[in-house]
Amino acid sequence: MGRLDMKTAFAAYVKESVGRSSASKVISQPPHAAYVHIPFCRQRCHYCDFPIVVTGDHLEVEKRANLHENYFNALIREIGLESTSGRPRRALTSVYFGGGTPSLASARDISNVLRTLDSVVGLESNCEVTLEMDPGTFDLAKAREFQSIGINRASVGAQTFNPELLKLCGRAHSVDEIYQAVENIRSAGIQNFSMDLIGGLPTQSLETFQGSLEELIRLEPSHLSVYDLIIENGTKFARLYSAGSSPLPSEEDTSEMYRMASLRLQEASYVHYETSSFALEGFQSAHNQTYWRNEPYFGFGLGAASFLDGNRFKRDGRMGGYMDWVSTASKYEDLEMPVEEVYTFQTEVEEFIMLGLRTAEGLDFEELSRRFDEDIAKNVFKSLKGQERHHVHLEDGLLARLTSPEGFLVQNAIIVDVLKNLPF
Ligand SMILES: C[S@+](CC[C@H](N)C(=O)[O-])C[C@H]1O[C@@H](n2cnc3c(N)ncnc32)[C@H](O)[C@@H]1O
Ligand SMILES: C[S@@+](CC[C@H](N)C(=O)[O-])C[C@H]1O[C@@H](n2cnc3c(N)ncnc32)[C@H](O)[C@@H]1O
Ligand code: SF4
Repeated sequence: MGRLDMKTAFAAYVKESVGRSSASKVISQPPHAAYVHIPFCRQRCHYCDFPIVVTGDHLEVEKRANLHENYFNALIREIGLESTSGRPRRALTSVYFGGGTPSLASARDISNVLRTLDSVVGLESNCEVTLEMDPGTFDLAKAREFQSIGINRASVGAQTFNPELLKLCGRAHSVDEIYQAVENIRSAGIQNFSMDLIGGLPTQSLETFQGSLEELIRLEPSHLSVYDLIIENGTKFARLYSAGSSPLPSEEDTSEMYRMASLRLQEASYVHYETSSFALEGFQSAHNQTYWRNEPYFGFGLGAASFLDGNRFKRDGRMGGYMDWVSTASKYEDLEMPVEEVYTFQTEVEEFIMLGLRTAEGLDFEELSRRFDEDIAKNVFKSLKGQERHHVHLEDGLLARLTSPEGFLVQNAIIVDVLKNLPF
């Protein structure tokens, strides 16, 4: 069984749903992270099922400008409504502009969002502010603008350095544009940047994957994410390929790509701090760690997920639905959150265990006991003790960690075994 996929890493927003969880003893702490979704893309990549709106060259400039204007107005309005929630405040330690393609937006629009967040919630002076910047969507001048409004971290979706594979994925940029993007980000003074790579793409061989990995290392990003391709329903890839068969690489080959990435990146001084994430020491992403530690966070915009006061909400992923939802509210209380699946005690416990075992920090038994139940913590410890020789490292009975890369590779099987033994 392979390791858990990219979306499980961000399980909180993947759950198509979300509801009220009163069962856990989560000590309510004010959120200190905010996710802001910017949904515009030039095209839809062939593997992607994220909530986006295609605003490519087929749209007149004026129409595109209108779409941006209306969307940012809604976003600012939604953030503004938060000021009427009466929630206790804590200054934000991270803001993440994800997408879609946030770098298609103007620095002025992004700056307005940041200023609104600052006045409604507050930004810590050393807040990590990430913007996803896709190759081919910005030049040096625009990168400088982003830097000047407070963007101090960039996330660049390279995916692969193989020109044929970029084309096959329906990416709108070339390999040269990846290098150009990195050069512009650096020259603009954004030294902290992350890059994404995907393994398991159709026709991808171990050699092509290794070639991309080496190119990535040469560019010396401070952070890296390596994902396994997921064939999502409704995508072009789902129509063309079926999981587990050619031209998709075999499971042995995708495991080998992951092993290769992990070993080679650790050799190049990156810390393997989460199943899919690697960072130079000190450059672990503050924002993503909020998710993995099961801490609360704000979410704003199309399809964005939030986790507030123990409640998880995922906003509408359709533009019309989202815009109506925001425009009809005049205070926070009017924002009715769609509840499709109730988050139960059981799902909370399972998520806590899954997220903990994804990280190098590990699963903390004391925290498990404090949040949920001592018997559950004992039960999980017992299951993991039984697997100690199989890539599970137990530290003084306090923490459980999976080894890298072998433990992460069999993570699914380990977690299934732990969940199976829970008394639910
Ligand atoms: C999985 S990638 C991670 C990017 C990068 N590798 C990193 O580690 O910083 C981030 C994407 O996840 C999605 N995402 C993250 N947080 C979200 C949230 N709270 N609600 C909805 N989508 C979210 C967005 O589509 C965003 O572009
Ligand atoms: C939602 S995208 C947004 C960032 C940006 N627009 C881009 O394409 O790079 C965030 C990351 O999710 C990953 N991703 C998206 N769909 C995926 C899939 N089906 N399988 C694996 N990774 C995927 C990609 O590595 C991508 O960089
Ligand atoms: S650019 Fe990113 S968000 Fe947009 S369609 Fe492609 S993968 Fe999805």
